[in-house]
Amino acid sequence: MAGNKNSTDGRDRSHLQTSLFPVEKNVPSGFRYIETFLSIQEEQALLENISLIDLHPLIFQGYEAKRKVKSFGYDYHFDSRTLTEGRPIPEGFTAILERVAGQINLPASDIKEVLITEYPPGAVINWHRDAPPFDIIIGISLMSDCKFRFRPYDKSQQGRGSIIALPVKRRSLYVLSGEARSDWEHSIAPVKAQRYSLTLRTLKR
Ligand SMILES: O=C(O)CCC(=O)C(=O)O
Ligand SMILES: [Fe+2]
Repeated sequence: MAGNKNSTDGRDRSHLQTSLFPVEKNVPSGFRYIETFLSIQEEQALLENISLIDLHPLIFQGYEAKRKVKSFGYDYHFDSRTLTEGRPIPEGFTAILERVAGQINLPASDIKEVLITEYPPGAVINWHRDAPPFDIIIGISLMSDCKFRFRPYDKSQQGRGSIIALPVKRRSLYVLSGEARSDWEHSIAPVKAQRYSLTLRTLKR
Protein backbone atom coordinates (compact mmCIF):
# COMPACT_ATOMS: atom_id res chain seq x y z
CA MET A 1 0.00 0.00 0.00
CA ALA A 2 1.41 3.32 -1.06
CA GLY A 3 0.31 4.99 2.16
CA ASN A 4 2.28 2.61 4.29
CA LYS A 5 5.35 2.52 2.15
CA ASN A 6 5.54 6.28 2.03
CA SER A 7 5.08 6.90 5.70
CA THR A 8 8.27 7.95 7.32
CA ASP A 9 7.43 7.73 10.99
CA GLY A 10 7.56 3.94 11.05
CA ARG A 11 4.03 3.55 12.37
CA ASP A 12 2.08 0.59 11.12
CA ARG A 13 -0.89 1.83 9.22
CA SER A 14 -1.90 -1.49 7.76
CA HIS A 15 -5.22 -1.32 9.58
CA LEU A 16 -6.24 1.68 7.51
CA GLN A 17 -8.39 1.24 4.43
CA THR A 18 -6.73 0.23 1.18
CA SER A 19 -4.76 3.35 0.92
CA LEU A 20 -4.13 5.75 -0.88
CA PHE A 21 -1.88 8.61 -0.50
CA PRO A 22 0.24 9.16 2.52
CA VAL A 23 -2.28 9.35 5.33
CA GLU A 24 -0.93 12.79 6.20
CA LYS A 25 -2.47 14.03 2.96
CA ASN A 26 -6.07 15.02 3.50
CA VAL A 27 -8.24 13.40 0.89
CA PRO A 28 -12.01 13.73 0.80
CA SER A 29 -13.84 10.98 2.59
CA GLY A 30 -15.12 8.37 0.14
CA PHE A 31 -12.07 8.65 -2.09
CA ARG A 32 -9.95 5.56 -2.59
CA TYR A 33 -6.85 5.14 -4.69
CA ILE A 34 -4.94 2.05 -5.67
CA GLU A 35 -1.75 3.06 -7.35
CA THR A 36 -0.81 -0.16 -9.08
CA PHE A 37 -4.13 -1.65 -10.01
CA LEU A 38 -3.34 -2.82 -13.56
CA SER A 39 -0.38 -4.85 -14.69
CA ILE A 40 1.52 -3.60 -17.73
CA GLN A 41 -0.10 -6.41 -19.75
CA GLU A 42 -3.60 -5.45 -18.60
CA GLU A 43 -2.96 -1.82 -19.49
CA GLN A 44 -1.72 -2.88 -22.92
CA ALA A 45 -4.76 -5.08 -23.52
CA LEU A 46 -7.14 -2.26 -22.55
CA LEU A 47 -5.35 0.19 -24.83
CA GLU A 48 -5.63 -2.31 -27.68
CA ASN A 49 -9.33 -2.64 -27.03
CA ILE A 50 -9.72 1.13 -26.99
CA SER A 51 -7.80 1.48 -30.26
CA LEU A 52 -10.60 -0.48 -31.96
CA ILE A 53 -13.21 2.01 -30.79
CA ASP A 54 -14.13 5.10 -32.72
CA LEU A 55 -13.92 8.02 -30.28
CA HIS A 56 -15.56 11.33 -31.09
CA PRO A 57 -14.80 14.89 -29.97
CA LEU A 58 -16.77 15.89 -26.91
CA ILE A 59 -19.19 18.72 -27.50
CA PHE A 60 -20.14 20.44 -24.29
CA GLN A 61 -22.43 23.47 -24.20
CA GLY A 62 -21.79 24.07 -27.88
CA TYR A 63 -18.00 23.90 -27.65
CA GLU A 64 -15.75 21.14 -28.85
CA ALA A 65 -13.41 20.04 -26.08
CA LYS A 66 -9.94 18.72 -26.83
CA ARG A 67 -10.75 15.35 -25.41
CA LYS A 68 -12.46 12.53 -27.27
CA VAL A 69 -14.96 10.15 -25.77
CA LYS A 70 -17.24 7.18 -26.30
CA SER A 71 -19.71 5.84 -23.81
CA PHE A 72 -21.34 2.46 -23.47
CA GLY A 73 -24.19 1.16 -21.37
CA TYR A 74 -25.91 4.46 -20.72
CA ASP A 75 -25.62 7.95 -22.15
CA TYR A 76 -26.19 11.05 -20.09
CA HIS A 77 -27.39 14.06 -22.09
CA PHE A 78 -26.25 17.27 -20.47
CA ASP A 79 -28.65 19.45 -22.40
CA SER A 80 -31.82 17.59 -21.44
CA ARG A 81 -30.33 16.16 -18.22
CA THR A 82 -31.61 12.74 -19.10
CA LEU A 83 -30.15 9.29 -19.15
CA THR A 84 -30.86 6.90 -21.98
CA GLU A 85 -29.82 3.35 -22.59
CA GLY A 86 -26.85 3.24 -24.94
CA ARG A 87 -24.71 0.80 -26.86
CA PRO A 88 -23.94 -2.44 -25.07
CA ILE A 89 -20.63 -2.53 -23.20
CA PRO A 90 -18.13 -4.34 -25.48
CA GLU A 91 -17.14 -7.82 -24.32
CA GLY A 92 -13.50 -6.80 -24.31
CA PHE A 93 -14.21 -4.95 -21.05
CA THR A 94 -15.84 -7.85 -19.22
CA ALA A 95 -12.67 -8.96 -17.42
CA ILE A 96 -11.81 -5.47 -16.15
CA LEU A 97 -15.38 -4.83 -15.03
CA GLU A 98 -15.29 -8.01 -13.00
CA ARG A 99 -11.97 -7.18 -11.43
CA VAL A 100 -13.09 -3.66 -10.54
CA ALA A 101 -16.39 -4.93 -9.16
CA GLY A 102 -14.52 -7.41 -6.95
CA GLN A 103 -12.36 -4.59 -5.69
CA ILE A 104 -15.32 -2.50 -4.57
CA ASN A 105 -17.52 -5.41 -3.51
CA LEU A 106 -20.27 -4.97 -6.04
CA PRO A 107 -21.60 -7.30 -8.72
CA ALA A 108 -20.13 -6.44 -12.12
CA SER A 109 -23.68 -6.02 -13.40
CA ASP A 110 -23.99 -2.90 -11.19
CA ILE A 111 -21.51 -1.11 -13.45
CA LYS A 112 -23.91 0.40 -15.93
CA GLU A 113 -21.77 2.84 -17.83
CA VAL A 114 -18.30 2.69 -19.33
CA LEU A 115 -16.87 5.95 -20.64
CA ILE A 116 -13.63 6.00 -22.60
CA THR A 117 -11.83 9.33 -22.71
CA GLU A 118 -8.77 10.31 -24.68
CA TYR A 119 -6.80 13.34 -23.50
CA PRO A 120 -4.31 14.63 -26.07
CA PRO A 121 -1.40 16.59 -24.55
CA GLY A 122 -2.75 19.78 -23.00
CA ALA A 123 -6.33 18.47 -22.64
CA VAL A 124 -8.19 18.91 -19.36
CA ILE A 125 -11.42 18.09 -17.70
CA ASN A 126 -12.79 21.16 -15.98
CA TRP A 127 -14.31 21.37 -12.52
CA HIS A 128 -17.47 19.30 -12.23
CA ARG A 129 -19.43 16.83 -10.22
CA ASP A 130 -20.52 13.78 -12.22
CA ALA A 131 -24.12 13.71 -13.45
CA PRO A 132 -26.77 13.12 -10.76
CA PRO A 133 -28.13 9.72 -11.95
CA PHE A 134 -24.77 8.08 -11.34
CA ASP A 135 -23.70 6.80 -7.96
CA ILE A 136 -20.18 5.38 -7.55
CA ILE A 137 -17.54 6.58 -10.02
CA ILE A 138 -14.42 4.54 -10.74
CA GLY A 139 -11.52 5.89 -12.77
CA ILE A 140 -8.74 3.86 -14.38
CA SER A 141 -5.79 5.74 -15.85
CA LEU A 142 -3.93 4.55 -18.92
CA MET A 143 -0.80 5.60 -20.79
CA SER A 144 0.22 8.55 -18.65
CA ASP A 145 -0.05 10.13 -15.21
CA CYS A 146 -2.15 13.15 -14.40
CA LYS A 147 -2.82 15.70 -11.70
CA PHE A 148 -6.26 15.06 -10.24
CA ARG A 149 -7.77 17.87 -8.17
CA PHE A 150 -10.60 18.26 -5.71
CA ARG A 151 -12.31 21.41 -4.48
CA PRO A 152 -15.43 21.80 -2.34
CA TYR A 153 -18.70 21.90 -4.28
CA ASP A 154 -20.02 24.58 -1.95
CA LYS A 155 -18.88 27.86 -3.50
CA SER A 156 -18.54 29.54 -0.11
CA GLN A 157 -15.87 26.98 0.78
CA GLN A 158 -13.93 27.37 -2.44
CA GLY A 159 -10.77 29.35 -2.10
CA ARG A 160 -7.10 29.26 -2.87
CA GLY A 161 -6.31 26.87 -0.08
CA SER A 162 -9.24 24.56 -0.68
CA ILE A 163 -7.85 22.66 -3.67
CA ILE A 164 -6.39 19.22 -3.04
CA ALA A 165 -4.12 18.10 -5.89
CA LEU A 166 -3.18 14.46 -6.14
CA PRO A 167 -0.80 12.71 -8.50
CA VAL A 168 -2.78 9.95 -10.21
CA LYS A 169 -0.56 7.40 -11.94
CA ARG A 170 -1.11 5.42 -15.11
CA ARG A 171 -2.45 1.93 -14.27
CA SER A 172 -4.04 3.21 -11.06
CA LEU A 173 -7.66 3.06 -9.98
CA TYR A 174 -9.57 5.64 -7.99
CA VAL A 175 -13.04 5.51 -6.55
CA LEU A 176 -15.32 8.48 -5.85
CA SER A 177 -18.11 7.70 -3.44
CA GLY A 178 -19.68 9.39 -0.40
CA GLU A 179 -18.49 12.95 0.18
CA ALA A 180 -15.82 12.76 -2.53
CA ARG A 181 -18.67 12.13 -4.95
CA SER A 182 -21.31 14.48 -3.58
CA ASP A 183 -19.61 17.32 -1.68
CA TRP A 184 -16.53 17.82 -3.85
CA GLU A 185 -15.88 18.71 -7.46
CA HIS A 186 -12.97 17.26 -9.38
CA SER A 187 -10.90 18.28 -12.39
CA ILE A 188 -7.76 17.21 -14.22
CA ALA A 189 -5.01 19.69 -14.99
CA PRO A 190 -3.68 19.87 -18.58
CA VAL A 191 -2.06 16.50 -19.23
CA LYS A 192 1.60 16.49 -20.24
CA ALA A 193 1.31 13.41 -22.45
CA GLN A 194 -1.53 11.56 -24.15
CA ARG A 195 -3.70 9.89 -21.53
CA TYR A 196 -6.71 7.60 -21.67
CA SER A 197 -9.14 6.92 -18.91
CA LEU A 198 -11.90 4.44 -18.34
CA THR A 199 -14.68 5.81 -16.17
CA LEU A 200 -17.05 3.21 -14.77
CA ARG A 201 -20.27 4.26 -13.09
CA THR A 202 -23.04 2.63 -11.14
CA LEU A 203 -26.56 4.08 -11.06
CA LYS A 204 -28.35 5.46 -8.04
CA ARG A 205 -31.21 3.25 -6.91
O1 LIG B 1 -10.21 11.04 -16.80
C1 LIG B 1 -10.56 10.93 -15.64
O2 LIG B 1 -9.96 10.19 -14.83
C2 LIG B 1 -11.72 11.76 -15.10
C3 LIG B 1 -12.94 11.73 -15.96
C4 LIG B 1 -14.10 12.42 -15.31
O3 LIG B 1 -13.99 13.06 -14.29
C5 LIG B 1 -15.44 12.32 -15.93
O4 LIG B 1 -15.55 11.86 -17.08
O5 LIG B 1 -16.41 12.70 -15.27
FE1 LIG C 1 -15.87 13.27 -13.32
